[in-house]
Amino acid sequence: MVKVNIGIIGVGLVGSELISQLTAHIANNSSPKFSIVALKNSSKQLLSNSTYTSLNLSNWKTTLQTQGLASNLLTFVDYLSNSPTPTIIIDNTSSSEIASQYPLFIKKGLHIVTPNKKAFSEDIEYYKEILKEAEKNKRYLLHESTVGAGLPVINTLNDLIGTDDKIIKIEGIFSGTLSYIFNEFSSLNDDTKKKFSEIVKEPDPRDDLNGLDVARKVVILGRIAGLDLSLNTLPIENIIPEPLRNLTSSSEFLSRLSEFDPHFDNLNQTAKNNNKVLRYVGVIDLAHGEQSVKLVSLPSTHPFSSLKGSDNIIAFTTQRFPNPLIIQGAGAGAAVTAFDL
Ligand SMILES: NC(=O)C1=CN([C@@H]2O[C@H](COP(=O)(O)OP(=O)(O)OC[C@H]3O[C@@H](n4cnc5c(N)ncnc54)[C@H](OP(=O)(O)O)[C@@H]3O)[C@@H](O)[C@H]2O)C=CC1
Ligand SMILES: N[C@@H](CC=O)C(=O)O
Ligand code: NA
Repeated sequence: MVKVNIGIIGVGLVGSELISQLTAHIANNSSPKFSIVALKNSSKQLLSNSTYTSLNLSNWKTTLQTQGLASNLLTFVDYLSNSPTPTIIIDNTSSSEIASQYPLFIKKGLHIVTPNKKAFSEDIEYYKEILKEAEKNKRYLLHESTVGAGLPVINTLNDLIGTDDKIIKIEGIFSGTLSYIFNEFSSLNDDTKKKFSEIVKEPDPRDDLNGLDVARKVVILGRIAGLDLSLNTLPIENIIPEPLRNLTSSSEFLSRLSEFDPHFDNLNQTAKNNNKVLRYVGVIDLAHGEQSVKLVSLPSTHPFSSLKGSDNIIAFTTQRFPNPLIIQGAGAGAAVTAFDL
């Protein structure tokens, strides 16, 4: 069996978890399928030797810090590209700079796997170019965990399209963070009465609250479904109160959010009065050519209303599935993202 070599860029929450999962797989298998031969973050990198033996990862954080060389993407990529066996580069960053180098990675013979949404949701011409390069060079460019973390969202959509089903609508709760916030804040049978600002305790939830994270996921799915969607033209509801939008400090943002609790209480109460709950939803309506990313009120009987924790839910309405095919489960968090890389 040919062993696959892996180079990991980005060793934060998801990257660290990926290293744990892969090292456990390697330790538990007499003939493991993978070797991790290179690691890097934004300042340091570790490369294995010229025979591509697996790095010793027992104490990799300290090793990277103390023995790592200065980070250099070209050296990193060249090292991987000289590997005699198939090699995957896993981009666990949210960096546009790294995402802009995918054509280089592919030309150097590397396969790409990534949860980084940038390459798939920004410039459409660039997106088309990387798909073309991957196809031309017969390299994998896999990004299932860009939408719904490890939930099989992109694979399902590709499967439906690849078998000639007609996609009518894709709608969902695509942000684990916003799912958690509104599941806690807006429910018809809650007695907790927590304030919006008390629930929003993420280190920096602003890319979720401003709608951009959900918008990226909507663009990614829309493009796979054949639409030329762009973040610039998609209507995106930013639910960050206007006076807090330009704050640079995350802690100031979190501490001032309570000033706007009455605003969110009003929205919640209006929904409740109509037997509804608040949910932040992304919609790609292919039948009507409409897309939206916004806060909506949904009746208590709607499948999105009974979501728990930080689960995502994605409903595909298609010719074959007029009653939507629904995928639901944890859609954020390192463990449920890393396993699908
Ligand atoms: N966390 C989650 O639940 C989910 C995350 N994702 C996606 O996974 C990706 C990783 O997320 P997460 O692990 O939470 O992020 P973190 O911020 O925890 O980690 C990011 C890592 O990327 C490194 N990095 C950033 N820029 C560069 C660069 N230019 N060159 C090399 N390394 C770089 C950072 O290094 P340094 O520390 O040195 O800056 C760090 O190691 C993101 O794209 C995110 O959107 C997707 C689904 C769910
Ligand atoms: N911020 C995202 C995680 C990455 O996609 C979420 O909360 O779902
Ligand atoms: Na997914």
